[in-house]
Amino acid sequence: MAGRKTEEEVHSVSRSSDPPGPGEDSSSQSSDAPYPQDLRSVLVTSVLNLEELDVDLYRGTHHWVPHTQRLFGGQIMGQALVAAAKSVSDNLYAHSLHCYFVRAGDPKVPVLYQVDRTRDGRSFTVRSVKAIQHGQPILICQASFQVLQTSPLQHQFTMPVVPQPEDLLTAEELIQRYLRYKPDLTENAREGLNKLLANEVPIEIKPVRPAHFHRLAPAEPKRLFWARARGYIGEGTMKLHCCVAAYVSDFALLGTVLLPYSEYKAYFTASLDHAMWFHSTFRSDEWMLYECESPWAGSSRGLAQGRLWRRDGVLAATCSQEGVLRVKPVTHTSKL
Ligand SMILES: CC(C)(COP(=O)(O)OP(=O)(O)OC[C@H]1O[C@@H](n2cnc3c(N)ncnc32)[C@H](O)[C@@H]1OP(=O)(O)O)[C@@H](O)C(=O)NCCC(=O)NCCSC(=O)CCC(=O)O
Repeated sequence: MAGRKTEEEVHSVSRSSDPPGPGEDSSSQSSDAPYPQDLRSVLVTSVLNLEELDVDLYRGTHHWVPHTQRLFGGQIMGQALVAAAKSVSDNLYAHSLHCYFVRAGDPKVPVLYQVDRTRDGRSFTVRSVKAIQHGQPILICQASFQVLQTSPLQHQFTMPVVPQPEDLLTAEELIQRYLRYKPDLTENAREGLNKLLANEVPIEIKPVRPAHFHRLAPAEPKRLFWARARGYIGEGTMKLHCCVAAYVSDFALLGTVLLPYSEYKAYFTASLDHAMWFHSTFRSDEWMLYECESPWAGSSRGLAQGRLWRRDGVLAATCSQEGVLRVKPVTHTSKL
């Protein structure tokens, strides 16, 4: 049986010095290897590949559905942005979107996306998209596009200094380690972690401080992780990469609000709204640093803000999201 390790040891063992665990192939490719082109991201082959039903009317299907059995907000936003982008010309680039999640998405039926061509201007073009299920809106979204314009006004914050993705473990690798080095986990916890491993989330994550990411100890409401779409996308178009980034940006952002409260367990969380601004070109199938923080929580709601950084330090996008979070105290049950 593997010896018990401290939290820090479980998370900090470097990849290269670590012997393969049971069922692991020591010759397996590093998870940092670029994806071969035949391993196309399911985000582009399926999730964001909408079916055109009529002019400005599209249908989207689901890939991964969270354990809450409500549709993932990022999927609905990403698909709404795809629908909006289809009605604007190639010389326009998405620069922002503003969404309200007004009803839970039903994973049993597809989502319809109805686009309203709100305005076409010389520089800016606005689209409104309604995502509909059972005849009712589940999301309302405004997306704005701009022609490329240069300006002497140009600044950005500086990217935080963090370990590179090659020196960190993926969320799955961390869970496998946790299962191996924590033989005293309750059956419930073990089952929960195995379910997480079985998830087919089309996003790859590398937490910078895993103990904080997984809420193993109370921490200030800030977290950093590297993220990229799973699978190959390639150069594609900036519109496509923005849609993928909209999908990715909803992942683990709201959970930042809960980081100081390890004595509470959330029994209901859902994003209420999400805004996003795109600042520069990027590849969503390449590692980007997601810097998340929550400046405020109250009234069963929490605000979370995120910055997506390109590896070379360029600020790619900024997000803001408010969510409803209902919690109850954690009760410590017997391990027997
Ligand atoms: C946020 C809500 C739920 C609106 O809440 P409302 O309270 O107005 O709606 P409702 O239908 O009346 O209630 C919904 C559920 O909350 C309960 N409820 C309502 N008020 C309550 C209160 N004060 N205390 C305790 N429970 C309460 C209701 O009984 C009901 O439970 P029962 O259902 O048991 O009857 C809705 O707008 C919504 O679902 N929007 C969609 C949110 C969403 O799907 N976002 C994207 C996915 S979230 C996501 O992707 C985030 C990713 C991540 O987590 O990282």
